[in-house]
Amino acid sequence: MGSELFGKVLGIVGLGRIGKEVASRMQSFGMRTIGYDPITPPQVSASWGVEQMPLEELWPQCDYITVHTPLMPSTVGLLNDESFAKCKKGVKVVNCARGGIIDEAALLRALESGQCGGAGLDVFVEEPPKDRALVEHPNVISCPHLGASTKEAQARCGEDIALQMVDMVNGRKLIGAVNAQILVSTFTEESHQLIRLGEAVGALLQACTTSNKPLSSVQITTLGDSMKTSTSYLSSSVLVGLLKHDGCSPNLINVLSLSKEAGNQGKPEPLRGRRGV
Ligand SMILES: NC(=O)C1=CN([C@@H]2O[C@H](COP(=O)(O)OP(=O)(O)OC[C@H]3O[C@@H](n4cnc5c(N)ncnc54)[C@H](O)[C@@H]3O)[C@@H](O)[C@H]2O)C=CC1
Ligand SMILES: O=C(O)C(=O)COP(=O)(O)O
Repeated sequence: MGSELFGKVLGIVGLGRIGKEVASRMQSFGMRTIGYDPITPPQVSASWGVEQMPLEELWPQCDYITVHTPLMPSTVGLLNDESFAKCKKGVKVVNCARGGIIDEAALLRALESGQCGGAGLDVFVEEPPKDRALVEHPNVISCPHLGASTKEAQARCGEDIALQMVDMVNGRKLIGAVNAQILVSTFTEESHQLIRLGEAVGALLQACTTSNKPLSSVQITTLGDSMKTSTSYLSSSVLVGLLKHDGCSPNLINVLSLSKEAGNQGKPEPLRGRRGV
């Protein structure tokens, strides 16, 4: 015998882009939608029909819980033994966000005890999951991380990437790029020359270093207002020259993280006035 969504309470943890869309879709099944988000203001979510409340108040009210947050220290194990214990017996949970937001061991225990009546999982801590206990549980429906895998979504991704390329070539701000803002300012002939200069300075520094250990700190100082915009790519290009060796081919995008791994603190610092070197 099945049960209806109509009249049931859905708790949405994470009221960003997806949480909002989930709310509007599930409202059309006649669900009451409540939620929690530390950033989305309650009056904003109320305008799309989601009443916000602290998690302590939310857990005991829900027939269904769905999580739509990023995975970060504050969201690891959001649903754990303690929170499952506060839920209605038989609560059903969905994780289509990131493996680990619902603690997998706690979920298995809750499924075994009947505290959790069923789970829908698109994501796992380890993907594909080697531990099959959840996937093979009779009260779990799972899929292999394919929430974004539709023809339409992939076409939109392609379109976004093409638009980003055009923005980059036109020197416009890159929307959505987490590691490549630096590239926007590297499309002029002058910046190309400075990048080559930076790499040469880095290679020279490397050649002058007698120790095998990487330098622990490099300070790049530029002089004059016109150089202010160059500091980000200049410090990266010096690091490229510094870290380039057999087996390591850093570039302007990955070099900062590579240099942090090598223990270096690249420090861009524009200096104005006549004392700069
Ligand atoms: N399974 C899949 O294929 C897909 C999974 N995702 C995942 O879905 C999740 C949500 O994506 P979007 O809605 O696009 O992200 P979003 O950034 O628009 O929304 C995330 C929301 O979570 C909230 N949040 C942060 N910490 C929180 C906490 N401790 N408690 C409650 N809320 C918290 C943020 O304030 C934000 O409003 C992400 O983890 C994303 O990676 C996204 C697309 C496809
Ligand atoms: O966009 C997301 O956050 C996803 O989880 C989708 O992942 P994918 O791009 O399909 O590897």
